Amino acid sequence: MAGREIDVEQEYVAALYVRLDALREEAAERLAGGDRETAAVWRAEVARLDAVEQGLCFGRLDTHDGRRVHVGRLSLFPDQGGDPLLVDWRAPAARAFYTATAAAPDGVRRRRRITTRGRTVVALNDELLDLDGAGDDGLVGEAALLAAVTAERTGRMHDIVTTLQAEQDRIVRHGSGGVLVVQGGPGTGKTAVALHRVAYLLYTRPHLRTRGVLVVGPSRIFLDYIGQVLPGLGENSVVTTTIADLRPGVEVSRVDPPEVVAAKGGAVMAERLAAAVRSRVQAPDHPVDVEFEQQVLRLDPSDLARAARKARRTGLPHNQARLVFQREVVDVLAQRLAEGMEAVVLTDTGEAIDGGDPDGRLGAADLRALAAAGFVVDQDDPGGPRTLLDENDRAGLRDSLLADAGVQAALDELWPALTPERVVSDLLGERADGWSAADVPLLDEAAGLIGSVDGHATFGHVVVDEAQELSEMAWRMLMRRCPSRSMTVVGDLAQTGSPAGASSWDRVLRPHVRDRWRLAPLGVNYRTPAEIMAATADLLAAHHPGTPPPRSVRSTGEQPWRVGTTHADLITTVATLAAAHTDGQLAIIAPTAHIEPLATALSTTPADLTGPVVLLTPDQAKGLEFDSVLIADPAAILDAAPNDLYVAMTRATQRLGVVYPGEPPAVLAGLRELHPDLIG
Ligand SMILES: Nc1ncnc2c1ncn2[C@@H]1O[C@H](COP(=O)(O)OP(=O)(O)OP(=O)(O)O)[C@@H](O)[C@H]1O
Repeated sequence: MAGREIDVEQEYVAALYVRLDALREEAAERLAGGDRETAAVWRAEVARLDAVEQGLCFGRLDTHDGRRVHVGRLSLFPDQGGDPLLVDWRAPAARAFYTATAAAPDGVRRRRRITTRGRTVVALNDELLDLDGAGDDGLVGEAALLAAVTAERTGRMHDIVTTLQAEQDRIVRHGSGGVLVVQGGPGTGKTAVALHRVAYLLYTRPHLRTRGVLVVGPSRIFLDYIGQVLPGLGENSVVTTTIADLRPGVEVSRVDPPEVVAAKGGAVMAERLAAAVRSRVQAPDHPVDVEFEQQVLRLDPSDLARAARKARRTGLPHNQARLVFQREVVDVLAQRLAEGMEAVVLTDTGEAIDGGDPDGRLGAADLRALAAAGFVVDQDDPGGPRTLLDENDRAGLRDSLLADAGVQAALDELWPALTPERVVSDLLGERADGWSAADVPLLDEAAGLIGSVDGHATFGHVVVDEAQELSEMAWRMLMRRCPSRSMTVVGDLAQTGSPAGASSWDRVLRPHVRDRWRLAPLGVNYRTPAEIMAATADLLAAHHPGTPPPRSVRSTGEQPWRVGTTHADLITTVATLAAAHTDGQLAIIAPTAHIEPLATALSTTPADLTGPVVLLTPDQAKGLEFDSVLIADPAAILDAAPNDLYVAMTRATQRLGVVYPGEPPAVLAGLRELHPDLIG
């Protein structure tokens, strides 16, 4: 590339930074000088402008009609207005940067990739679409792509805005209505695509900023791993969480065995919880006596049944319907009380007033007694006072009844106020010495049934990553948070590890959206080299016959290997291999039982992504990637969940080794065997 071209581009890029700095200064001034109301807006603007500092401009399109469009992380306009100096990658004018090929150039003559370090242009890479040919594999900007996918990993995911591929771009820009399911094998960019889609939707549908976007990931480690991507794309307003953390105030401190996870995850639990809540309402077949101010008021079964029916008919959740039930019962009690009062007011000769003469009129003594008891009787009423209490009196009575501890206790007995915790622990019959992750959707379901609104924020769009892991109960929990059912669901059914996870997208989604979901497949693996994917072929064929593995975008020439050891020597063998490792970040993926001894042997903290050697269970490794991966005891992983071994094997961008005690699992027999003597 001619040096002069770089100089021209450098000049242009420098001017973009001048404009960016001016905008930043202005935003900072407004933030400093503004009132509290506008402060949040300007603070967000400062953050947005700061986020685009690295790689502000990364591309240029030259069109056949002589236009030049610089593409970058946001749009910049000249001070005085006019054509944009820089077009946001999400804007329609930038789209051809991702989709134009020699076969379908879309008016583009040249696509230029601009690589910058800090504010300096360090390289240009041009594709002439009328000359180059797009390559048989349809990859866009192959050189830049390969440089990106072979780069050493840092333990944090980065955005792929400069090298997003056409099949990925289509998903990023897909309309937001309904549920979009992105199904693809390991390393096909599902996570990356989902996050870029969030940025795209927030850009094109600003109302989502107020309605909110929720991103659900499989673990806190994973959320940490992807945590920089959206801020790097200028989006700071997205809520990220795991299913276990989605209900505030619930601390997960227990791990359930697999069969319990499976049982708790089934949709039948929703019915059981609903039945449990319903059963808390008593329907006695005998009269219930309620004491109020030393009087006994009787409630007949039919009174109670009628009140319960009325309350249920409202369709309100348990705790709200309870208020309706109470009102109905208190009405009955007030009636009884009024009847009682009419019967117990005494005349001044000590006789009880019982409603007066047969013709319904009260005598003078009766009227005096009533006045003394506080009842105002209209003596001019020709019909006489058939009802002694007016509406105000009755309302007063109802209030006194409701405020009475004895009455409340009786009402609570009949229709108790419930908490989600109480409902779930009663149903599970477990001592509540802590909750497991599988309990969280149950608590949330119970909260919905009883109408407890704590922690029930809703969102305009929900993204679910590693969505194959979600149980039916977890889906119900998510759907409650997404009334619009606008969702991006990304996952791989061949990677399902949870015993309560999905084996069919249709089965998990249909109950909630019927056929309002679309499948968007991804088929190219950008992470795992061909050699490693070939090593997973037997495993994939054994457990998912007919599922094609994703096509690797590159090969490294490095064959995965296996090495045998004994159970007694497993930990030291792994530690020795780890110590000898020098190429980039190494992940050791081992079953839970080996984590502690390995952490001691390697002097490392489990699940810490920042070190050169990262120690993880297969579950924790979900969604992550490393330069090298060493799997310890694959048979144990396979035993627990065959898909977990597939997940573990597909985490490496460069090298894979397997250490097995005893015999190697049959599905790994084809791996090149490393002689134990080769180990230090
Ligand atoms: N277009 C692209 N340009 C550069 N890198 C890419 C591209 N697409 C994907 N990658 C890289 O490939 C790797 C895998 O992507 P990602 O983690 O999104 O895959 P995934 O489908 O979610 O994988 P898994 O199912 O195994 O978790 C990441 O490092 C990502 O940055």
